[in-house]
Amino acid sequence: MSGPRQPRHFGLIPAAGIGARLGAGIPKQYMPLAGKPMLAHVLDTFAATAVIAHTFVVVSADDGYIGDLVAAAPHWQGRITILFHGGADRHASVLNGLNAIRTQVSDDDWMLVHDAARPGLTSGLIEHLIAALRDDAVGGLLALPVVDTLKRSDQDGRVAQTVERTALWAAQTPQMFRYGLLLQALTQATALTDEAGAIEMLGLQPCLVEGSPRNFKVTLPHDVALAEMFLRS
Ligand SMILES: Nc1ccn([C@@H]2O[C@H](COP(=O)(O)OP(=O)(O)OP(=O)(O)O)[C@@H](O)[C@H]2O)c(=O)n1
Ligand SMILES: C[C@](O)(CO)[C@H](O)COP(=O)(O)O
Repeated sequence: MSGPRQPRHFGLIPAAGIGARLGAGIPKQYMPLAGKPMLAHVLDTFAATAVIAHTFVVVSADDGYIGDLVAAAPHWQGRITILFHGGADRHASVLNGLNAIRTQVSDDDWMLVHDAARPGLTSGLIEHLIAALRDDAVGGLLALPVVDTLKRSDQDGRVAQTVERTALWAAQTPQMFRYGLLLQALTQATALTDEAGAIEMLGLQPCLVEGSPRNFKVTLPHDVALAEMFLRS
């Protein structure tokens, strides 16, 4: 007799942004880094991570780039599904993606939501997050403890205050929550900058799991050289 069904783990990659802050001339998730597009690094990692049952990628409805990436990646066959359901912001793209896969996942399956803009993620970090949250009642996220002294500026660009850094963390992704809880949270929440914020609005406390500096988000022009350094290491 088989035991209770084990929850599966799915990737959900919001990749429908335009990379305005980077100003690369193309959506930043498609800019080449260390020999292949930024998004291809992320999808190669998820496709190669055996514990991930399948990965869904949310791109904009008029995305004209993803086809070339898929054509160049036969190893994604059966591991990656593209969803042309990008929304006006990250929150909408993730929510649209969750709604689009409703018939393919169960409420107690885990969703690992990861930015296409964090190409330095490794299979080891994914496995570390899953192991840390295996029996967690809420879920959680990769994050880094803040080590710099933090200042809040005034309107003149001068220090208004020093922000106490004790117990402060910088959120990364993946952010990992059960499908049913995450769908409920994102449906009810106003647009937030991360999934954990929507879970917190339900009165729950996501678990913080230490990530890695290599898993930083490529956002500004100076991030490109740093990302290439990590990706070539
Ligand atoms: N409407 C949007 C906006 C963002 N994202 C995704 O959310 C992730 C993190 O967002 P961010 O780093 O802000 O990417 P962009 O929105 O593209 O960057 P910018 O704000 O500079 O335009 C990225 O993988 C991006 O593609 C998305 O799927 N849908
Ligand atoms: C989700 C996130 O990467 C956690 O730090 C961040 O909130 C995304 O912010 P963005 O402005 O959408 O890049």
